[in-house]
Amino acid sequence: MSTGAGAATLLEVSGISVSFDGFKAINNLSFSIGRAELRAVIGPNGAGKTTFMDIVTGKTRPDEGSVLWGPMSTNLLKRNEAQIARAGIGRKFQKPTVFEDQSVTDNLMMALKAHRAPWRVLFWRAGARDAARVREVAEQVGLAEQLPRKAGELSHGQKQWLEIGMLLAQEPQLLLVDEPAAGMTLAEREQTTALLVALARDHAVVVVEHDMEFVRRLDCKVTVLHEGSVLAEGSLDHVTADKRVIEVYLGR
Ligand SMILES: Nc1ncnc2c1ncn2[C@@H]1O[C@H](COP(=O)(O)OP(=O)(O)OP(=O)(O)O)[C@@H](O)[C@H]1O
Repeated sequence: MSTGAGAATLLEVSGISVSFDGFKAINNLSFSIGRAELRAVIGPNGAGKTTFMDIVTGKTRPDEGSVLWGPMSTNLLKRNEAQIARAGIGRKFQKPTVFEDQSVTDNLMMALKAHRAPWRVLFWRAGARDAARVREVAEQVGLAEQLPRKAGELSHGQKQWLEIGMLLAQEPQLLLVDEPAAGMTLAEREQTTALLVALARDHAVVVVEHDMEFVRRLDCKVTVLHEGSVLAEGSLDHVTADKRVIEVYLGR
């Protein structure tokens, strides 16, 4: 059996468990994702979705198991949160945390700057290359027209896209995105689906989502978590036909 992450696999999580005061929030969970793959992670409240992401990003340490990253199978459990972010794992929380008083351009510039190693930030000046990169990211997330506007004037959906843009400025290989469609209008949700699908052409993208309709539109492999473990995995049709999944969602 291979212990490495392998060529096509970007992240390989094996047999992780973590307990809080004796309660097993994550229980022997294994998960892997490829370099260019979109994955939806679903599961009822308390299934362990947030804790799983906390472990991948280094916020929480598992009691057992391994988290391997990239072609060299780097052991992420030996890295701190900042090192893991720099290694290429970006996380977007549900609530947008953009700087409302700053322009879209400045928000993206700050994200570029934050990505630099601390000693380089000391000598940092926004140059032509950074300006080009900001424009490129804004186009990617559909905000090119909004660059001069204050982030506080954007719609809820646009703020979410700006935050995805701020993640992209940090050039992650894996994006962990928590409930991106929450509170969005139908048109914004459709644009968000298109954005995530496009990003997954050259990134690994994990979307934690409660909204099944949104998951259906993502049209990707789904991992169902329950009581800290993977309950089912496969297409949405496959997992929603699984008796145990139906029981977990409807049987209470
Ligand atoms: N720091 C902590 N201390 C104690 N218990 C915790 C802690 N973090 C999480 N838990 C518990 O672990 C379980 C898993 O929580 P988690 O937040 O990961 O679930 P979730 O799937 O993200 O749920 P939701 O969909 O409601 O956000 C829950 O029962 C939660 O109460």
